[in-house]
Amino acid sequence: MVKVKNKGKRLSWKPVEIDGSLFTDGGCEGLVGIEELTDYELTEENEVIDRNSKIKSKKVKKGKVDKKKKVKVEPKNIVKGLNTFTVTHSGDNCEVEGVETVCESIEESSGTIPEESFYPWTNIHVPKVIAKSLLEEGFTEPTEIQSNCIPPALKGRKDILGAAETGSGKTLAFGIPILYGIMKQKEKEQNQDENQIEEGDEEEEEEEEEEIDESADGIGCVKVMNLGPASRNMSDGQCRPLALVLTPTRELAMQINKHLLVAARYTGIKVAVLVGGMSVDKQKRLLRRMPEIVVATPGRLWDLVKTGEVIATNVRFLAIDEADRMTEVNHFPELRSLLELLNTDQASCKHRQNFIFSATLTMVHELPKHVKKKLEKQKKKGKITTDQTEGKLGKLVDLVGAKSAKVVDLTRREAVAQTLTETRVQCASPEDKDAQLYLFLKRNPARTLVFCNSIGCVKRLASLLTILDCHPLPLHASMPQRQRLKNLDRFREKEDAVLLATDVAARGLDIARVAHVAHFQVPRTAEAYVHRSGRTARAKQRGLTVLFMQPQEMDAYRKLCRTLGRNEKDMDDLPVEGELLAAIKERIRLARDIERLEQRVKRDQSKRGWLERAAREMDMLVDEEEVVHGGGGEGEKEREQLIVKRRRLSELLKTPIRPRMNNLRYPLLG
Ligand SMILES: Nc1ncnc2c1ncn2[C@@H]1O[C@H](COP(=O)(O)OP(=O)(O)OP(=O)(O)O)[C@@H](O)[C@H]1O
Repeated sequence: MVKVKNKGKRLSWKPVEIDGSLFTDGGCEGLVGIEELTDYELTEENEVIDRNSKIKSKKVKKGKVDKKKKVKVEPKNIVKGLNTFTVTHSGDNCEVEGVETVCESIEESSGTIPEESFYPWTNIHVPKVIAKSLLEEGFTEPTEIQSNCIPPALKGRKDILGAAETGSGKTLAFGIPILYGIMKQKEKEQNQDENQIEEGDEEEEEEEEEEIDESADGIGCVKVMNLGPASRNMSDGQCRPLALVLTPTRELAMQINKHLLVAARYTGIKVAVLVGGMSVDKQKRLLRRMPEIVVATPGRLWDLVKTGEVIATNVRFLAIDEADRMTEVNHFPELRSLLELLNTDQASCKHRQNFIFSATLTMVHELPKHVKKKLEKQKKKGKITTDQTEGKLGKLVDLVGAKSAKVVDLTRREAVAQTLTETRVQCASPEDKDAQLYLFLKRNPARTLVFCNSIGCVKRLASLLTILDCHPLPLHASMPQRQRLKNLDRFREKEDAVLLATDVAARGLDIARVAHVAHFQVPRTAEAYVHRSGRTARAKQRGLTVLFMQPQEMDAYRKLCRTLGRNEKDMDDLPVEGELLAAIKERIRLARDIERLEQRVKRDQSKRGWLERAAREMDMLVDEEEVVHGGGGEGEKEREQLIVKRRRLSELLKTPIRPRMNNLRYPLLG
């Protein structure tokens, strides 16, 4: 039993830092935070004296103890002098058993980080509770886009349209204002709650000595808090997030979730991620924890909104990352439905703060001549007044319902990151292109992302490079989600891994030390080129892109240059080692043959398997020769060819690719 001795003043509570993962790992359903009593003295074992005593919780009742509800709080790990706690619970009964350590508050614990280190963040109004985790991540100061977006978003509560180069820290440029806004919102609601409680507790205020009910919300100097509308709505089992962050791809949603969790580490704010391809039941369980922030792809979120699992009418903060992609016509119909729903209630629309971000938000496209002429005529007649840039942004603003938005455009004329070196390789034929890519990968072993325009191309190249022992990791939309994530993890783990992807990996993915990005085909849009290239040269690191192009792709290349405002010759040619190229030609020819033969054999096998099954089902006799050897003839010959070619290739692959004189350095790699 814990006794609080007070002297007629208010009890003063402060938040306890809890390991952020506690809220996301399923450890504590419904738990929003823990507070500790700040001003007290331990007079004897388990006895707490509050110096400012005024018991303000309605749940603090004299002599009433519910032995069932115990809360167990134990130190989990010490982070730079900070005690964090695990809280175990079972169902509705949160169990707390004894308080081993009274932890420090954020303010006190900031002692481990020199006070002046906080300045770059606090100077732009970022609260210490967020700045602390940023500093622990090594983020000593805001990036340019963060310095430009955070103050107007925090203090002016402005909607923000943010454009800056890839890898410049846009996620936190909207993530920090969202966390700040939720903290403020919760603070406001807590104050309202306390005022109401205080009004009802006039009588108890006079008491000299109170016992804290263990069953109430914790024990002794610790209380478990259920704050804000999210937790209040637990009873109806529906999640009413305060913030929605929408992204075009599942992997990006997961990454943003991670970034937000880091920044929210000491805030007690919970984040959940909802994406397609993952178990709906698991996501429903996540929602039952009442996260304040939901990061999602539009399709899955819309499904859960339709079934009433997520109520989107209470959304106070909306972020759309990669907004230009998200709002492309016909791309995400669910997003339009969501936005329509969000915007139905004018009042909540007015209270919502919107963030619209992308590296290519303000990119202008060169229009075909006939369209340009038509537009000019219309402009002269006064039928249209906006230019194309305003058109793109204007459409987004209208769609999202952003009002008085502040546009922060830090994109450079070149559109790509300043630390990026761009090169191209002109290939004479498809076979030459395969050879040039293989040679590049072999001669420059480093973490490399190779982009293709189609799933078919990824599949073929994946087979070819596997045959050539390059161990590529494919990633495309028709792969099972589990495999997609596995391949991404493998890519992250291995320093010289090669990821072969479609544009599903082009936007937003933040993987450390990606040294090279290869465009195996000229991308269809300038935006795709910018975002693909942006997987390297992130956060001021250097990086290299190589655009592999054949004569047939010249038109696409010219269009790309026009949109990027460049001359065709602006891009340097990557030096090619002709001697080595000639030396590997046989490998490539063999690998291409093997790939084709393997495809044919596979097709034959599946056709035979189907015939065999059909024959058995119809109780027909099957020719054994037909089944075992595929009818002899062609099939048999192909298999023999395959064996011979594989043997020859494996001989060739044993020889390392080395130039006679190792004098070539790709000059631009630094
Ligand atoms: N203030 C900071 N100081 C140092 N690094 C930071 C800071 N803010 C973010 N970063 C890091 O910079 C990297 C890029 O950030 P982020 O993914 O937000 O970029 P982005 O601008 O959204 O890129 P993209 O346009 O490709 O989506 C991340 O690894 C992130 O952790």
